[in-house]
Amino acid sequence: MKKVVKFGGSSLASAGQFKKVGEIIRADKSRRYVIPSAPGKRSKTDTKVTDMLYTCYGAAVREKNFSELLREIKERYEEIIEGLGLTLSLDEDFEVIRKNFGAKIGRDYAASRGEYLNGKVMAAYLGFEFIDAAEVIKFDAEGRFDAELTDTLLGERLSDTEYAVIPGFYGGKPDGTIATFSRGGSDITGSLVAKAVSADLYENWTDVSGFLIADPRIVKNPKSIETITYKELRELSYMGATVLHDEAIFPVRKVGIPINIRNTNAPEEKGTLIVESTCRQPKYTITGIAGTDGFASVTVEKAMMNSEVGFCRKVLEVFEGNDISIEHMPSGIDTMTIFVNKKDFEEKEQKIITEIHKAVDPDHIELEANLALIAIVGRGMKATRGTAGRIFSALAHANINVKMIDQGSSELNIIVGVRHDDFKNAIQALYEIFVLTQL
Ligand SMILES: Nc1ncnc2c1ncn2[C@@H]1O[C@H](COP(=O)(O)OP(=O)(O)O)[C@@H](O)[C@H]1O
Ligand SMILES: N[C@@H](CC(=O)OP(=O)(O)O)C(=O)O
Repeated sequence: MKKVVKFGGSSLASAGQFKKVGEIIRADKSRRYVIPSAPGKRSKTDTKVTDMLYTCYGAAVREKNFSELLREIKERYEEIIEGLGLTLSLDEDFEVIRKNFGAKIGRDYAASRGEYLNGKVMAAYLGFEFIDAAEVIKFDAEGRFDAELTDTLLGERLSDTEYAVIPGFYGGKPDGTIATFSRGGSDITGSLVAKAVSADLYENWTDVSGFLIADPRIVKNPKSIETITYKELRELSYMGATVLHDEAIFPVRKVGIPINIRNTNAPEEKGTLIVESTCRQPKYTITGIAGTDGFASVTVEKAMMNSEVGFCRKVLEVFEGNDISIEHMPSGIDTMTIFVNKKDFEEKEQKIITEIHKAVDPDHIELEANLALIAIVGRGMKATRGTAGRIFSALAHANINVKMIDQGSSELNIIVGVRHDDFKNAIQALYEIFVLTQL
């Protein structure tokens, strides 16, 4: 039995948290490969070490004095080392970091030091071998992740290493410089290691008892999900359920390794098991609800649009030509609506409108900003009638205007668009109808 265990920043924010992690790892000999994140927040108002590093490096780039900021980061680690009673010194590492920041060697390098240093502390604490992720997680010269090379290198390096710590979030480029995944990317490292060593299980330890039906920052004490499929999880993570990075699913999914989301602060709980497929029906019609804010919509209207061959393609080409990716595209008889990320769209807005006019000569174009999309996801929806009706009724009762509704062809999800101001109330209302009252 071989398990890969990833611990998020919240699980490693202090010496006290490290001790809980140590107990978890020592309780099961098959927990052989450990992927730590950088220390996270110790309290709601605290700052993650990764964010401290970005700020510190920002000062270095602006030629400001960054010694004080770097000292604060060093103190975070020293507090942990002292609390664990280790004799480890990071003086030399911090000297190298100070020099490299002064030489402005890169923002990714800066951010990666959070995981690098935490990996060293973790290896010393557990007595495991430390493997620098730069040696085994590989990016190409343009900074694109190289899956094949990584899989080979990880497989080779770990084949004769029984117990190791491999820091998450970053890897190396061919010229020896560092690249990182996007934020939350330690989840991806864990998944890559699990695939490379053909693990039996990938445990992802965080500060919640598994994947919850809704975001706990919006819904009070949401129930947790026992079993969820990769497909459902992908929909929920993509739509903003941040427990697991949405790209972390692919490597393990390919080879059918289940992921278990567990709570470092409540290790006795079973958490959520993420599997390829399951006969277990979810307790409720829906498996989960997730949403993201910050969308804009572009509605293009033209009479008889449906009979105009190539209409949609021409509109979409305008977005493609402006390098804007499309999130959703519900359509009517004489209208099509394109949902885009507001931030990306804003600066190119007028250019895109002019180009759509040129491309298809519409009767009217309407823009709407400050929209949120909410995904209601569940494998159980296929076998249940009236789900869309219940969604409408819940939102109508909560006085929320539905701007858009889009049912995925797999019948796995329904996406609704609402105004930014209604976002949280909508999630609450959906949770109530599907989970609390089950009306
Ligand atoms: N559906 C959900 N279920 C559980 N947690 C969620 C959900 N949606 C959002 N979250 C948030 O995700 C957090 C865990 O992810 P993250 O902050 O990346 O943890 P870590 O530091 O352990 O990697 C939780 O504390 C919770 O606030
Ligand atoms: N430390 C990085 C990578 C990461 O995965 O962190 P966490 O596991 O705390 O989400 C970040 O803050 O983005």
